[in-house]
Amino acid sequence: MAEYVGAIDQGTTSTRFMVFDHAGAEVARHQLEHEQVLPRAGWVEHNPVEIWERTSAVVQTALGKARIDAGDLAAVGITNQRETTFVWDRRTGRPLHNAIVWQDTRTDAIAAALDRDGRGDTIRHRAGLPPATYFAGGKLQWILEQVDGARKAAERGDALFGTSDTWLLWHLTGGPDGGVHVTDVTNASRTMLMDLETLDWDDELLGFFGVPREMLPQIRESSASESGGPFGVTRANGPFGGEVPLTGILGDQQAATVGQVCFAPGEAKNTYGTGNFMLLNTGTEIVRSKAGLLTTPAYRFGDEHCVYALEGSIAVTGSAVQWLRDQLGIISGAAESESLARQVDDNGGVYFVPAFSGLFAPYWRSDARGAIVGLSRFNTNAHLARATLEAICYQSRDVAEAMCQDSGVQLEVLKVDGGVTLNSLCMQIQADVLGVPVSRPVVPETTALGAAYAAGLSVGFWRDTDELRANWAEDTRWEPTWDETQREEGYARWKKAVQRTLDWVDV
Ligand SMILES: Nc1ncnc2c1ncn2[C@@H]1O[C@H](COP(=O)(O)OP(=O)(O)O)[C@@H](O)[C@H]1O
Ligand SMILES: O=P(O)(O)OC[C@H](O)CO
Repeated sequence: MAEYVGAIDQGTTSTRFMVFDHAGAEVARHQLEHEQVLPRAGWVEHNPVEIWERTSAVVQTALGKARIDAGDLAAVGITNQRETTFVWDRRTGRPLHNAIVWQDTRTDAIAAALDRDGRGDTIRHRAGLPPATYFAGGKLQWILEQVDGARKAAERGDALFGTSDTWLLWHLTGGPDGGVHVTDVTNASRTMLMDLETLDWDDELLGFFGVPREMLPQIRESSASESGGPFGVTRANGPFGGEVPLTGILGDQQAATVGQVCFAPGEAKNTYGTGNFMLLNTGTEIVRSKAGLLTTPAYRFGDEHCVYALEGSIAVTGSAVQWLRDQLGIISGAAESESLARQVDDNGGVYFVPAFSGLFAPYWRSDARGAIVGLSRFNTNAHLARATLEAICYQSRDVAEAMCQDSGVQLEVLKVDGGVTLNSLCMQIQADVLGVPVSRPVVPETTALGAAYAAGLSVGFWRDTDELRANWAEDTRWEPTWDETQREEGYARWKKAVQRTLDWVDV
């Protein structure tokens, strides 16, 4: 009997493979970064071949570290950066273009046009997304229009589209030699091409972007159903060196929601990485946001009804800390943001709104740009470091307020994960700014764990979600310390600072 489940986590900056046991504890991992290709201001690309090669390498190395082989794995799941758009030739496996990353803003004009001629409201209602450069549909349209021969190849069914889950699963199951072309509902929902109710590609939405259906993957559940069988089986001559059923696929933020066992309506998690992504489980009900959030599938396990979530996506949080390090050079490592910010008791009147690529949720303003306001001669690097951590927390409060408006849910506790949660001061500020406790689990790798859970549930490695719940345990909790006046005065100032960033760029 196989004792482990594996998970590939293909993220924005790196790819890792992790092995978990039945208790959800980590057995082994290996991780490799890949190049961020930045050909022009606002453009962000990844090399698909590099991502496939790095994935193969991390799988082989992690299996070696754990001294296990394919036969020890009951199943494998894939979780991935969402929206990042891959197009390749099914006959050769050759990419038609570099992958266009979720942060890339080259499709500004495509996104703006959608709202000028009324298509935007149809997308909002049917796909649950506000038209924005963030999502895959516009990126795919750009490739079809700009890459020689792409549209003809797509119409012939020779050019395939996918997010990185689909690209990797296709390779793992044989590539040009019979590779399986599938994705799951959570990834498909990030394209502006999927109908949230039917959970299928929608012809009218495909027409908006001129996308031929022939190039699209089959949309499957997130945890393979018994009737449908595994999404595919790893080929024996691939990185696993044997046949393992691939039975879980989840976009990374949905995977973290599963890894944090947010299975009941009203439960939420916030992941703090390059950006922040807060998801609130709304059960089987589709809640259409009036407050600037996304409506998205959270997961669909087997033949069960799809469970939905409201999502607040924030583009710049941990990457603002990287900016302090790489562009300003005021810290030498991300962790130093905490010691520097601790040199002062408060922000000294400084507010930093890191709207580097406009503002995502709940504002969706591509005309915004970053601003540091409230400066006086008194201020130092330490105030700026503190303001950066506060910005992470205030952006999350904006999203939490929108969630309350849309769902009526008042958070009782916020479950957190991701790189920034290593910053204890930032988590304390988060509890203060929200006025609710913040809780971090023992296993911080909730994204990979969620994908492992989806894969393991499918093959009976875990019986049900109750068994998964029992694996979750709190590591650290931060309790609010600010009084109501301090909290609301700080937040009012933040809202004022946000206003200063708007209407800066002529889109
Ligand atoms: N101690 C820290 N304080 C503040 N930010 C941190 C700290 N450690 C890491 N980070 C930030 O966390 C981010 C990386 O987190 P991670 O969860 O690995 O993100 P991703 O999955 O988006 O690559 C980076 O943007 C980094 O700046
Ligand atoms: O790879 P991450 O963790 O930066 O997550 C990226 C998100 O999926 C973008 O929507």
